[in-house]
Amino acid sequence: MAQRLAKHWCLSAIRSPLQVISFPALQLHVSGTAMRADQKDFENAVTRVKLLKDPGNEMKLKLYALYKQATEGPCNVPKPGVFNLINKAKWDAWNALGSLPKETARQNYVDLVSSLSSSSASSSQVKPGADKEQQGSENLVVTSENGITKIMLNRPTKKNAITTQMYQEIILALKAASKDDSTITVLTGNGDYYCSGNDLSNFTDVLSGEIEEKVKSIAILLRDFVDCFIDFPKPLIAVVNGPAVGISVTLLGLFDAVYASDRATFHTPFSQLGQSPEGCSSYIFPKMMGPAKAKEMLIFGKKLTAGEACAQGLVTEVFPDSTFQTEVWTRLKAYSKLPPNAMRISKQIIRNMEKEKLHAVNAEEVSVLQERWLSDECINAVMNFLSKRAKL
Ligand SMILES: CCCCCC/C=C/C(=O)SCCNC(=O)CCNC(=O)[C@H](O)C(C)(C)COP(=O)(O)OP(=O)(O)OC[C@H]1O[C@@H](n2cnc3c(N)ncnc32)[C@H](O)[C@@H]1OP(=O)(O)O
Repeated sequence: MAQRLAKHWCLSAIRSPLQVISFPALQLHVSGTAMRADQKDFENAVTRVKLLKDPGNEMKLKLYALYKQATEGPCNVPKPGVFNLINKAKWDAWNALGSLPKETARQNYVDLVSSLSSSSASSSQVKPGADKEQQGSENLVVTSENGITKIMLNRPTKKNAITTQMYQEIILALKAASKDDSTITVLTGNGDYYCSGNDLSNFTDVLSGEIEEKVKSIAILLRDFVDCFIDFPKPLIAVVNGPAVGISVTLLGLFDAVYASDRATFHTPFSQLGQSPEGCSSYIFPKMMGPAKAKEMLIFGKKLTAGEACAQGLVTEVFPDSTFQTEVWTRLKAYSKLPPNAMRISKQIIRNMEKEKLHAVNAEEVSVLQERWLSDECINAVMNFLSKRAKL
């Protein structure tokens, strides 16, 4: 568990004195409605910064100083002693901002995080208009060829469980795909699983302290993630190469076509995990399959075969596993040659009728989940999985 925690630079193990620079909590107390938009941008930036790769000590100090200036104003604490290297470096950085107004510091912080996010994205994401394979990050491979952008979950040894870093990368990949030259976008998995859902070790931070802040940052990430699927403007197709669990199932209701291998299963064990549905499934599933079948999945965690999921309207078509890849990609290549604007507009007409509702459902589901994640039921289920690697 310690190793997993160390992956995030904001919590990284101490290797040199400056590496213990950590970032202040998400405890922001700006009042007044006029400041709301800025405040939200700032809060989002504070969340996003925790998901970035280590930007180096110099940049961490800049971020630290801007954060302190934005939340507390000019440096107002005594200078640490000369041997207190870390705190002195932090104090120097904050003090150097002089009387910079809080609002300017807040804006500079947001701009700096944006520039760091886009530079880390540009090193791992497909470039708009690319017409050949591009390397994504280790766990998410993004390629664009012949009018199809393929986003592949690539963590087969962990059944493609989605880490917080991967949520962030998928958001960036979808944003890039919405602007690139491709006609359609595909999400799929590498290995025997499509995806085992949320990586349950995403919650180790929650178990390790600073609970409320961690839960809040996970909630913002989840909401942004699902919003991206709601707003995605081009045809989005899921190529479900194997079993799907949790969020990878609920999101399917937001895709335009779902092709599944007959090896695939569809499982949403939310109650078993002390959690509740997300991905707009609490709204889409009952509409799609009727309340009785939706509740069997979302409340009781009934696992569906690919055939059953197809009968319920969650899957568009099922293919024998032996011919799955060939048949599906032949079909997708044909679809990618259809007039792109016509496809976008048709999708828009269908989605626009529900878009506002879907965003509201997403917000509500995330707010309920935020409470669930703090419940004993959820904490015990996650601890149980992480300690015993219990199977559901
Ligand atoms: C921004 C955050 C938003 C949160 C949104 C809310 C999302 C909710 C969900 O998605 S809920 C669903 C969560 N997923 C699960 O509960 C699945 C848990 N995994 C399992 O039950 C099983 O691993 C399995 C049925 C998927 C596969 O079983 P099996 O074929 O026997 O393989 P292993 O169990 O040996 O798995 C291999 C390896 O992968 C690790 N792993 C699999 N799934 C996850 C996961 N979801 N999170 C973390 N790790 C996972 C597993 O522990 C093994 O690791 P190891 O080899 O032991 O190191």
